[in-house]
Amino acid sequence: KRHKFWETQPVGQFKDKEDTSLPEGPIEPPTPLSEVKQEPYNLPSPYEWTTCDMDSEETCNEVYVLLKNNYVEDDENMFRFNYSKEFLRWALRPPGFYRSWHIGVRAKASKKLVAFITGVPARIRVRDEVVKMAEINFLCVHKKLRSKRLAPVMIKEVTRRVHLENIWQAAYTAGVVLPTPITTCQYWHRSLNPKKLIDVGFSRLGARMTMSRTIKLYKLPDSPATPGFRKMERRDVPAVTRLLKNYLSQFVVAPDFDEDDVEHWLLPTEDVVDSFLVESPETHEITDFCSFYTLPSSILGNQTYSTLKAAYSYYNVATKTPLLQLMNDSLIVAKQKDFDVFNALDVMENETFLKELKFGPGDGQLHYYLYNYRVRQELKPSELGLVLL
Ligand SMILES: CCCCCCCCCCCCCC(=O)CSCCNC(=O)CCNC(=O)[C@H](O)C(C)(C)COP(=O)(O)OP(=O)(O)OC[C@H]1O[C@@H](n2cnc3c(N)ncnc32)[C@H](O)[C@@H]1OP(=O)(O)O
Ligand SMILES: CCOC(=O)c1cnc2ccc(OC)cc2c1SCCC#N
Repeated sequence: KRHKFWETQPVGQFKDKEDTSLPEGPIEPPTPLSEVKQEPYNLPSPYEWTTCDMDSEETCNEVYVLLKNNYVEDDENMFRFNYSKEFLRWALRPPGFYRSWHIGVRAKASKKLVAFITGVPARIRVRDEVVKMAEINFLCVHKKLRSKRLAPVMIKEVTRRVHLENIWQAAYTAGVVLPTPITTCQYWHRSLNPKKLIDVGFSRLGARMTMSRTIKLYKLPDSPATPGFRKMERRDVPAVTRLLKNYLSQFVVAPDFDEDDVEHWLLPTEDVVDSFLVESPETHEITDFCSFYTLPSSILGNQTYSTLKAAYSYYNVATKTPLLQLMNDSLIVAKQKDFDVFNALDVMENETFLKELKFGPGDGQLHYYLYNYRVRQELKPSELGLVLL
């Protein structure tokens, strides 16, 4: 397959896949800032660049509506991600964020927002190197403007603006195969509301299974089992940071979180991110942590339901409580919060609990990529300690 754009980019190329002599690390050196293109890339004449200020209710709503109607759908067009406005504000305003990296394209005549791409700064460790990167996300072109090679222009423009901040690497995921994944992960799904998942056509009644038998199969206790299991609070940030940094150090690729990052990414935010920890009733030591984020999806073409309430496993650390028990408590609180499904990737140590907790494998794959950074050989999902939104 010809990748006319991606073959021009500093990313691992398919032709170099077997060449293990190529060194790990940056593919191209930084450009002197004076040599970075100062002006935006040219768009087709009916369109213009715009910077989307997510603090503006109006602009945030335009972004929300564009994504709600034009962002990622599954292969069977059963679902389309429906990121909420508060989720988008959370995802796009971490410590040190740049408004200039929240890039939109408007039609000059109507001023309608027709495309979007974002970056947020992150410190990502690759083996022993902590690299300042941009996490690229929410690339979206309106359905009516597809296949016009707009995406490469969006990507080059966000790259240019990231370069202007003296950052030369990026991390991103996609459901499509591009040059060249550093690893490929599998989605897994744990039914919490099996009747709804069967009614929408995602799940099917198992052979020799009745609906009531199926509901019983996925039934969960009314409350968590672990003594000392409670919601995370601001006072827990230092302890959770220590726990998480230590835990993530075992993975080949992982975020290098400090307390400010943990406060932003993991402090509970209603309808956005939920996090819990285990505080030992005896010693008051914080020994375990679990979290999931809220990402609803529109259900396409169903008369009864319009929205799927989905929880996505985020970062989990088990040092005293068995991970299996901790994640079962996560499922229990997700069910209490009326989620329909709990999703997880086979990253980190997730594969140790997925089958036992009745997750089923999805048919979608998620490919992870680094821009301008070669990794010696493809990673196993269990070597990855990074969850992108
Ligand atoms: C140092 C800083 C560096 C920062 C930048 C780092 C890199 C960041 C990279 C971005 C990371 C985003 C991560 C992210 O947001 C999470 S992945 C979600 C991407 N968004 C969607 O799937 C939403 C629905 N689809 C669309 O809106 C359009 O189909 C899009 C806009 C996806 C493509 O629009 P289109 O109208 O369908 O297509 P053309 O404009 O005609 O362009 C065709 C070219 O685009 C390549 N393409 C297609 N999908 C892609 C994808 N998901 N990543 C990268 N490239 C993608 C494709 O291979 C081809 O290039 P090739 O000819 O070489 O094969
Ligand atoms: C019921 C299980 O499937 C999903 O939760 C779901 C929901 N919405 C989507 C929207 C776009 C989409 O495009 C790939 C997939 C989904 C999926 S499956 C992959 C995500 C996970 N887990």
